[in-house]
Amino acid sequence: MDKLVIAGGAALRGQVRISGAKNASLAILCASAMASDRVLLENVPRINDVHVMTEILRGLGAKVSWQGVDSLQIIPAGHLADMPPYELAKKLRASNLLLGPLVARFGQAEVSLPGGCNIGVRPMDLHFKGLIGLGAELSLERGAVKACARGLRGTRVYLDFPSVGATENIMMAACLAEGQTVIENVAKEPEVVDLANFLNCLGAKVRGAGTDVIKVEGVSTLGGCLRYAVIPDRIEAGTFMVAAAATRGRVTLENIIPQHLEPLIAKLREAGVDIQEEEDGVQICAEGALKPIDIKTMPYPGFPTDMQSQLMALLSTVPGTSLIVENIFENRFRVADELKRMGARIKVEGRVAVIEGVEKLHGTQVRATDLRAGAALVVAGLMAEGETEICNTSYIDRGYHHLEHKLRGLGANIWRAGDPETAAAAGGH
Ligand SMILES: CC(=O)N[C@H]1[C@@H](OP(=O)(O)OP(=O)(O)OC[C@H]2O[C@@H](n3ccc(=O)[nH]c3=O)[C@H](O)[C@@H]2O)O[C@H](CO)[C@@H](O)[C@@H]1O
Ligand SMILES: C=C(OP(=O)(O)O)C(=O)O
Repeated sequence: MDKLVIAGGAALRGQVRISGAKNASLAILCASAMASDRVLLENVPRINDVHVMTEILRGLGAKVSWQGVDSLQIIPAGHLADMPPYELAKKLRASNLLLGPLVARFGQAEVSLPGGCNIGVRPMDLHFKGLIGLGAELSLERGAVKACARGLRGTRVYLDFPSVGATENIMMAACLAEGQTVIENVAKEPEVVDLANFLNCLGAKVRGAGTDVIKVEGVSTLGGCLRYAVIPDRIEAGTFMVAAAATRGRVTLENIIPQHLEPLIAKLREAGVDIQEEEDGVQICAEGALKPIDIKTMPYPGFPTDMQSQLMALLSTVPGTSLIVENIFENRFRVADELKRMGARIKVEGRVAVIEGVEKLHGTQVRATDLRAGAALVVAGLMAEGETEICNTSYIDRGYHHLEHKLRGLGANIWRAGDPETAAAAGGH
């Protein structure tokens, strides 16, 4: 059932609850490998990436169990039972975030060079620079990074680019290093701040997360955490906002932090979408005509690369010329070819895409080439005339919990091919 089918044309209406953030949950799960006592995480999304990460943690020797709908208990192992196997590590990018925690806590780590979505080259040189600075010895053997250290020591690291993963890996390792570590030009994404808050809940001393400089005072051990709630997923929320705008609908999102969505909210308002912010929700209304806009992806608080493809789908039916510049991942325009199969007029040249809005997209068979490309095709399918069949949906399942159920709750006609129950519920074949 690796196929989603959408009968397009229904305007989305109603309320939807947003799940916990994929990228915060994955980093926090890696950090829990450094805890020495029980950890209880709340608001964790039951998505495939989280399932893979919990399998990896079990392989390392931890006991991991779901407690209710979205709470996850982790009882960490006192010693390292095994290294993350390639078969699991290759399934998700965030497995590389175990390198720092494992070498800091156990003095050794071996992590396969990660897989995940094919959205760019994605080197790890900045992660390595930081870990070497902390005193780890690294070597590359048969597609895996090996790290060993006899005690890490605080250091000063300057990141040439504010990489989310490098900031997280170095920040985690520094928690158990001797003395102070100063990391400059760090990523300021909300998920980095969430990870720092979780580390502090374990007893770490991290300051400055959310600014350009993070300072970590090393401690000798990290304890457990009685209860920590992961932040809401700003990219899932953004995807629903764009889907609401694309279908010219009216939707209320619950369980979000509007401040994390400011770059997207600003751009959607510029396009003519009416957005009302509340304390932990937003209302989106896009019943009028929309205007073309220009977008440049940037590190937070710039426009997120993880929302770029969904915006491209939306803009493909907005009259006039829109421009997108992708500054983070060079392969994130592959979705343009799929959107063109649906009738979109998009010209890609290097890191720039020029979109001429067409009146309508037409449903056809398309293929998700990565997670957010898959989400973009769902947005396109929702507004297209006729039926859209999206294959390779395992990409979508990496990062969206119950996407089709949530969309059906808003009135969309979407179902899994070959699943009679959901097809009937959606009024499909
Ligand atoms: C699991 C997770 O949290 N994934 C997110 C994380 O990915 P990830 O942490 O992989 O993204 P980074 O912020 O590290 O990458 C940003 C840019 O830095 C470059 N780079 C990165 C590391 C390095 O050592 N050297 C280097 O050159 C990358 O090639 C890329 O061009 O942040 C991205 C940027 O917001 C998001 O799209 C991903 O959803
Ligand atoms: C690129 C993404 O994820 P990952 O870094 O896990 O591949 C994403 O969430 O859009």
